[in-house]
Amino acid sequence: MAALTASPAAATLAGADRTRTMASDPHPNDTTQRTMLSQGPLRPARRSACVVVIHGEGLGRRADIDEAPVLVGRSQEADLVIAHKSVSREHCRIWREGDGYRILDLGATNATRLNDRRIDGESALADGDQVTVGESILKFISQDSVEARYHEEIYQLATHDALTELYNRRHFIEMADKEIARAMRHARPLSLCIVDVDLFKPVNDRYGHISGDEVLRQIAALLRRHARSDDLAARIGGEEFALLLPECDALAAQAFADRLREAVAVAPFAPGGEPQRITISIGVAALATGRDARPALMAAADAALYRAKSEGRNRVCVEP
Ligand SMILES: Nc1nc2c(ncn2[C@@H]2O[C@H](COP(=O)(O)OP(=O)(O)OP(=O)(O)O)[C@@H](O)[C@H]2O)c(=O)[nH]1
Repeated sequence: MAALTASPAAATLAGADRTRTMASDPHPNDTTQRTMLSQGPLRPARRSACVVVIHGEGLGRRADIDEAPVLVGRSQEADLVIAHKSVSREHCRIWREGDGYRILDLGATNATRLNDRRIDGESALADGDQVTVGESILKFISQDSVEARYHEEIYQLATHDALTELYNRRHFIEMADKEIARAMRHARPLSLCIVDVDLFKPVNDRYGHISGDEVLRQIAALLRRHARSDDLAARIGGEEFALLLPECDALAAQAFADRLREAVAVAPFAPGGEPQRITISIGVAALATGRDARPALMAAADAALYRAKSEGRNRVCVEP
């Protein structure tokens, strides 16, 4: 639903408090209930400059240009990854300098082009400039604007699951590939948890899909509450979630998963208004020799999840 725009005179309250009597009412004897306009859904914070892929591989992907320079390239370690053969591993760099922004071609095989002209080394960037990187085109947006918000909303839609607002599977896979590459390069620990709701079909069958959806939303909220800011939480299937935990070895991941399992087991679910115990099973796997890429890591966590299910559910199993 579109957010309501409050007039300057209308006070605003959080969404849950739409109707209440004003505490600082200038007419204390007036008992009229006044409707307070909510701020509507949370808006993304004001953005700094960013580059958005507007054509070709990586369409919709965005990188903000804050303090750190942004590396654009095919490498999984780039800040804006464009996984296409026409793009060099390290293609170009964009950064803020004083009040302006600059771009540098990093000797890419297909030289970076700015508004269809080859960049001669380094160049200044202006709002709306188009940067051609291999066969993809990026747009530079220098400030908060309607267009920047449009791209932000498109990006949210493309990367998040509508039901739970966690990352969706596609985005999780992209981010996980990057995180795993980084962890391997720096020899850092990293673990993956795959979470599956136990006996969810009977919940749907008994209370209906809408109540089932509410249960999924509640579980997603618990995942979010337990995850650290660096963790990646996603809904990767109907009643399946994934959590990627950087800087976390198998032992720490197991402890984390067990806390999450317990939190779900004691949470007050009430599908169809009827109190119901819901549990989850979790498979955990850590990066290891021979398990150094995302498909192998996911397969290992899946195998552990399968064991957790077959050993009776509501448990955490770790793949050795
Ligand atoms: N409400 C709702 N249900 C979903 C959604 N996606 C998948 N499901 C349901 O999730 C259920 C998964 O059931 P199963 O795969 O048989 O597994 P289960 O009953 O959870 O049993 P175990 O996994 O073996 O513990 C099915 O009933 C699906 O219809 C969704 O988005 N919303």
